[in-house]
Parts: sequence; structure tokens; C-alpha cells
Amino acid sequence: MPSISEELLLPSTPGKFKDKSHAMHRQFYRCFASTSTMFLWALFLVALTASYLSFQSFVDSGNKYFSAARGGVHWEKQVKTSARVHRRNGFSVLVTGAAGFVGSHVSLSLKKRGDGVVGLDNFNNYYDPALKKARKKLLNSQNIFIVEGDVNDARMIARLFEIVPFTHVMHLAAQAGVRYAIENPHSYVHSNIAGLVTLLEACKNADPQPAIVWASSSSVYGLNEKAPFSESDRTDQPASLYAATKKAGEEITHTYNHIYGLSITGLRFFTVYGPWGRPDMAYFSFTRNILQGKPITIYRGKNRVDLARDFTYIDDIVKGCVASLDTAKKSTGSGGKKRAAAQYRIYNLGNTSPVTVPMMVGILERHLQVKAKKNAITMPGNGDVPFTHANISLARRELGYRPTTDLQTGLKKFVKWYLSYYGYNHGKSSS
Ligand SMILES: O=C(O)[C@H]1O[C@H](OP(=O)(O)OP(=O)(O)OC[C@H]2O[C@@H](n3ccc(=O)[nH]c3=O)[C@H](O)[C@@H]2O)[C@H](O)[C@@H](O)[C@H]1O
Repeated sequence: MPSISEELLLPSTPGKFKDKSHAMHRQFYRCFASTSTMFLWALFLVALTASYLSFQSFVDSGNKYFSAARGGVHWEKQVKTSARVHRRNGFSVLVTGAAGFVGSHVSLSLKKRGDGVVGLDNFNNYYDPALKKARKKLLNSQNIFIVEGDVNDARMIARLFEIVPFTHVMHLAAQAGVRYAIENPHSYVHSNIAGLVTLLEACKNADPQPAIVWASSSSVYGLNEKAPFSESDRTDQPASLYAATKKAGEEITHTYNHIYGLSITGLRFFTVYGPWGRPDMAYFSFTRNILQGKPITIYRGKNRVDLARDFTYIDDIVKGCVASLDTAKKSTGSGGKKRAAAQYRIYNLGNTSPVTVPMMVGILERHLQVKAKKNAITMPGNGDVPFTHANISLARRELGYRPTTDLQTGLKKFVKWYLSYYGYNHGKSSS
């Protein structure tokens, strides 16, 4: 088949001409023409490869777009469905840390009464992520969708606010644990400070702005010796980095309230315990060790004084969280500007009856019907405080908060859950 060049340069009836110069020209043109052909073929192949590659990437992104991947159409549908409100004047709540202990309980409680709930959790491995996955499964079974993501992911949070005009944010995602701050200080700054600011920025930019309820901590009272602890007591002597980041959170939220009109409620939780709890906490790890026949270490204060905590049962805490949402006023800002002064509140959510750690161990022994192997040592200088004791008058007055579960009753429920979840032989070697 003649090339385009041949078509153009040679006579239309080449077979009739036999002269030499023509033959030479012909050879030259043939040679030239075949190079051009190759060049054109090469161009064609390059174009073909390029279009194949771009088609492939289109298919890939298309798959992402249409599949359940984060940001896809299916993902958005899950977020919207989960946020749907099923009661009159109900809330649509973004719950951060929804696969966590308090987060999972609060999410279930809100969903149960007809509020829309979208969870957010990064499923980090501070403690066994399998427990977080199990909580997620539980929430999924109640039609609560948990987005897997970090509170530091500004784009993702902004996207969530584009999809759902959340009326409230229940911010419970945090790096918890008092003593772990010695090992991994930066994780506290990352989650409790940077993550908090990222979330507040998203809330400030949202239109309408949500009201925010978030978890502070009893640890902000630090070395305060005046008991019981009241919200107006000094909180400028933190004993751990954990406490310092929670205290910083209180100051940071105050700033966002003051400048941008965000409605903020900070809740100082006092050693929350119960079913689906945190395995890093003493009552939980003690239970595991007692059942496994391993020793437990009980810290003691100066002069062998027992440490004491105002242990607070999860159901009481959930009631306090929900009451805080119910009484939260609307934020007043929009477009990054405050229109009027907004609500700013801080409440203790405790039990008002501290129990010593050895007494807590005694209750566990009775419920488990196993004697603990106790090893008492002087409290290492790791951020612990000798006691906590909440004055809850303010929460009682303004939230109607009334804790009803004592440690004896609450630990009984915890042990029942623990045994049903892990069984008696959890972690025991078979030998
Ligand atoms: O109220 C809070 O703001 C905090 O409550 C919780 O901290 P804590 O009150 O320290 O609870 P937890 O670790 O269960 O130790 C309980 C007691 O057991 C003692 N303890 C602990 C471990 C051990 O091996 N031995 C021991 O005696 C220990 O010395 C202490 O006296 C949350 O974890 C924290 O995230 C935060 O929310």
C-alpha cells in the first residue's frame, strides 16, 4: 500500500516510467517514505498508550467514585443515612471517637432516641483495635456508620460538614490514659491539641455552626487539694501531660467560643468505667490479670496512703453527655464571625463518692470469686494524682445530672460483660 508521501510525490502511474533518475528518486523517496511511516506509526502508538493510560486512571477513579471508598457516592449515602433524624426536632450529631468506650455508648443512646449519628474514629492501636472493631460492629447493627479517619484530617471533616449540616458535635476522640504520656508524649499533642484545633476550625467554618460538647478530664484538677473538686477550683497545676493537654483544650475551646461564637460545653469526666470499657484502665486490666492468675500492681501514695478515685459508671456519664447536648444553645457565628456571645460551659461529671483502689480490687475479687495476687508499691512519679472527688452541684442544677450507680453495682455489670465477651479463660495459656 503506497504511503501518503508516495501518493504525493510519484506519478500516479508509476509502472510506465523506467528512467534511472526516476528510479533513484524513487528509492530515495521510498526510504524517506518508510521513515515517515515509522514515525507516524510511533506517534500513533504513543497516542494509543497515552489514551490507554488515561482511560485506566479514569476507570480507577471511577471505581473509587462509585464504590464504598471514602468520598465515593456510596460512602456519602452511608453518611447521609446514618445522619438522618428520626424524631421531631432531633439532632444530627457527629460523634468523634465513636468506636471508643464513651463514644460508642453515647452514639447508641442518641440513635436509640431517634437522633442522627455519624461516627468518626481512627481505630488507632493504643489498645487492642479488635475491641474497637467489635464496638463498630455493634454500632453498625444499629445503623450507625463510623467513618474511619483522624480528627486531624481537615479535608475529610470539611467534606462531612458539606454532606451533613450537623447540629451538634460530640467530641470524644482523644489520646486517653494518664501514665502513657510518659511513653508517647507526642500522641497527646497530636490528638488532644492539634486534632482539637482542626475540628474546631471545621466547626467554625461550618454553616450552620454546630454546638460542641467535648470530653475534658478530672485530671485538670491536678495537684489541687481542695475537695471535692468544683469547676471554679484552680486547674493550673497539672500532674501529667495528659492533664495539661486537656487543660489546654479548655483554653483553646474558650478562644473559639470567644472569637467565633461556637457554643461549647466541656465535660470533666471522673474515671469512667463499665461494659465495653478501656483495657488500659486499672479495673479492666486488674480483671484480666486476676482471671489469668497474674499479679496486679497497686499504687500507694505518700506514707502508704491508698489512692482513691471517684469512679463513675458509663450509663451515668452517657446521661450527662446527652443532657449537655439537650441543653446546649446554638452557636452564634457564621462566615468565620461571631454574631453574639455564645454559650461556654464546663461541668464535672463524677460520682461524688471516691473509692480507694484496694477497695475497688476487693469488689472485683468478690464478683470474680477469685483472689487477686496483689503487689503494692509506692506510686511512681508518672502523672498520677492521689485522689479525685467531684462536686457535681453545677451539673445537677443545670443538666439534671444525677448519677445512680455505685461502684459495687457498676463493677458487677462490667464483670458480667467481661465474662460474656472474653470468657473465663481469655488469654490463659492452655498448659
Ligand atoms: O478521670 C480522668 O480524667 C481519667 O480517668 C482515668 O485515669 P485514672 O483515674 O488514672 O484511671 P486508671 O488508669 O484506671 O487508674 C485508676 C487508679 O488505679 C491506680 N492504678 C492504675 C494502674 C495500676 O497498675 N495500678 C494502680 O494502682 C491508679 O494510680 C489510679 O489511682 C482515665 O484512664 C483517663 O483517661 C482519664 O479520663
